[in-house]
Amino acid sequence: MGMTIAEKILAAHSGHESVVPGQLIECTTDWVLCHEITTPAALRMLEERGMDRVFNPDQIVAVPDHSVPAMNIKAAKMYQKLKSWVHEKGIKHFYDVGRGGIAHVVLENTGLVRPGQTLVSGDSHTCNAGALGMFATGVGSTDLAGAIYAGRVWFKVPETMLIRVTGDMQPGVTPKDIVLEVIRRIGADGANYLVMEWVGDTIDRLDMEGRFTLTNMAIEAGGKTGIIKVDDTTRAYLAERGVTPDQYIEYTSDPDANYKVVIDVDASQVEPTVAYPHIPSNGRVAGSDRIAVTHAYVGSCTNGRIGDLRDVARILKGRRVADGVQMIVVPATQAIWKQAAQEGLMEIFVDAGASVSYPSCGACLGMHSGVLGPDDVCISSTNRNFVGRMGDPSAQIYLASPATVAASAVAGFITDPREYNAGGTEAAD
Ligand SMILES: CC(C)[C@H](C(=O)O)[C@@H](O)C(=O)O
Ligand code: SF4
Repeated sequence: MGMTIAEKILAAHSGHESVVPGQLIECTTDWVLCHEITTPAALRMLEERGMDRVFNPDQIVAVPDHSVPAMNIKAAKMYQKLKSWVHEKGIKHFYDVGRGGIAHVVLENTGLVRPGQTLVSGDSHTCNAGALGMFATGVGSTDLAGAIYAGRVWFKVPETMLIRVTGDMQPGVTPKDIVLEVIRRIGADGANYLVMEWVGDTIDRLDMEGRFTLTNMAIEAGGKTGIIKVDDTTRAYLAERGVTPDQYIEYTSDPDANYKVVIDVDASQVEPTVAYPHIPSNGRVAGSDRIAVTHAYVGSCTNGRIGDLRDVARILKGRRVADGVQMIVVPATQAIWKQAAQEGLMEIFVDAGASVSYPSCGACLGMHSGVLGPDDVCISSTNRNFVGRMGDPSAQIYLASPATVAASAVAGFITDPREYNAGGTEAAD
C-alpha cells in the first residue's frame, strides 16, 4: 500500500522501508527546539539521572520567547537556566532576546529546518513547521529530555486526515479563516492524533506565511501535526534562505496512500470567521452578533508575520482604534519588527492609537504585556481562546484573522473586515 508524506518521513527516520499507522517506532530527530518554559524541566530530569548531555549541540535550536524579557524573578531564573545550559553545552543555534522572537516563527525563517526532516519540541505549536513538508510535533518534557539526550523519540505512527481546499478565497478572507472553518467543522478533537495534510489548488496558491498559519493550528483540532508538500513556493522560500534542493528531501503522498478521512473545503464559500469563547471550534461568521470589545491583539506564532501586519496596516491606515479599545500589535520576530518599521507600518499603528510591543508570547498566553482583566473582551489573532488563556477566567477571547482584529478594533465591536476594504495583497502604502 502507498504511504503519505508523514509516513514516508517517519519510515526514513526509523530505519524502516515502510510504516503503517498504529506502529510503534523510534525515530531520530533532526532538530530539537527548546524554549525557557518546558526545557528546564527536561534538563532537571536529565541532571537528576546523571544523564546531563546533549546528543548534538548543532541540532538543537534554543529560543527564549514566552516569559521574556522576564517580568518576574521566576521567569528570570528560567531564562538563566536555558541560557547557562546553552553556553555550557555549546548549543550553536541560540536566538537570545533581541535576536530572535517567537520560537516557531524564528525557526521557520532560519533555513535550518527543511523538507523531509523531523523536529520535536516541548511546545504544542511545533506543528507550525509542517508547512515546510517536514514532520514537526510537540512532545512532553520526558520525551523532550530523551530527544535532547539521545536525538531519538518514539511515536505511534499517526493516521492522516486529508484536507482538500479548492477555489479562490473571497477578498478579505485569509488562511486563518480557512483553518477556523475547518476546526469548526471537525471539532476541537476532530483530528485527534491525526496528521492534517493540506492539499488543493487554494493551498498551491498560498504563500508560505499562509501555509504556516494552517499547519500551526493543527493542535487546535487535536492533530499530531499539519503537513504540506513541497512545491515551487517552498523551494523559493528555502532558496531565499540559502537552502538548495540537494540539502533536503521532498516527499509526496502516493496516489494510493491511505487516509482516515477526507475533508473538502470550497474556499470561495468561506467567510471571515471568528471563534467565540471558549474553544477554537466555536466559529461563526464575523459580525453575526454585535459584540463590543475592550481589547484587540495581533501577534503570536499563528498570525504575527509581516503579511499579517500589512493586512492590519491596510485597515488602520488613516483610521483610529475606537476609544475604549486597547489594541496591541506584536511582530513575531525582531526581523519582522524591523521589516514592519522599514515599510512604515509601525507609524501607521502608532498613528491609529495602537501600542506596539516587542516580540514574545507574553499576551498570547496571558503571562505579560497585555494580560486581560475581569470581563475584558478581546478579539485576537492567536490560536487559543480557552478560559483564562489570556488572563482572568472571566475574560472573553474571540479568535480571528489579523484583518478582522484590525477592523473590529476600529469599529469597537467585532465586525466583518470586508467592510473596511480588507483584501488586497499589496503593501500598506
Ligand atoms: C508554554 C507552552 C508549553 C505552551 C504550548 O505548548 O503550546 C504555549 O506555547 C501555548 O501556546 O499554550
Ligand atoms: S505565540 Fe502563543 S501559541 Fe505560539 S508558542 Fe507562544 S504562547 Fe504558544
